Amino acid sequence: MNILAPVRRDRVLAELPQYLRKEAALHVHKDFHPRVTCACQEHRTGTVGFKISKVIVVGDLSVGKTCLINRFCKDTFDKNYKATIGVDFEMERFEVLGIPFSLQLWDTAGQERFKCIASTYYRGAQAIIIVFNLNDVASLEHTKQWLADALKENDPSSVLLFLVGSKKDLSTPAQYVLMERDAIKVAQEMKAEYWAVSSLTGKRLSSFCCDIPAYLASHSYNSSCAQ
Ligand SMILES: Nc1nc2c(ncn2[C@@H]2O[C@H](COP(=O)(O)OP(=O)(O)OP(=O)(O)O)[C@@H](O)[C@H]2O)c(=O)[nH]1
Ligand SMILES: [Mg+2]
Repeated sequence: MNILAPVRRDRVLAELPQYLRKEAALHVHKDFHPRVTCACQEHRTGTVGFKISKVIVVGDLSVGKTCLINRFCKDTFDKNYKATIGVDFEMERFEVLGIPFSLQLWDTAGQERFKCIASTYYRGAQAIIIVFNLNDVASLEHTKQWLADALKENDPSSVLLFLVGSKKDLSTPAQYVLMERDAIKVAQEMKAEYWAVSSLTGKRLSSFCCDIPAYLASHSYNSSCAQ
């Protein structure tokens, strides 16, 4: 007996969401590889790797990691800052090309004093989201250290990276243009996909968050179908 509720309509993905910037995108094709589509239509996806992916969210304190997850998973926003102590965890279900696909989202603490608890949860991630505040250049500079720490516990050759600028609602267009130029440079160095979002308005959050399972699924389907 299936006791799970159906997947929410906006979590049903039939194609890859569009990237934000082509210069800092992990994939530039609009659709899944034809071999993948074919395998899914013929229900030959049994050998495809993971259908649950672990995603860790790291970055400086107060950059907005928790708000980002709360906006996406619960459609809520809290303007009061409550530091994450250690880690929090959310599970989000999707359907990618008709195949159930779940994300485990691990929200980690940015405060230095909680970092050693949080880092014990880094291991085994299929994707790392490194968050910085679009209005705080230091938080962008620190993303390299966050990534280095997260990669110590993961396989750098297989983990997918997303560099996410938060609090876009607080930047003027002129400030944003300058920050985006630097952020794209950092994303290219890291080989990460770049996104800019606002958890207050929710703008682009859904596209970004749906991009993660879509890309993880296409990545794992593509490699397994190619064998
Ligand atoms: N204006 C605006 N404020 C935001 C946004 N996202 C987060 N904030 C605010 O920024 C503060 C910190 O947000 P959190 O999500 O708790 O930050 P965090 O990165 O989880 O912090 P730690 O758990 O300490 O690592 C809160 O006061 C939020 O309301 C946003 O998109 N726009
Ligand atoms: Mg937090």
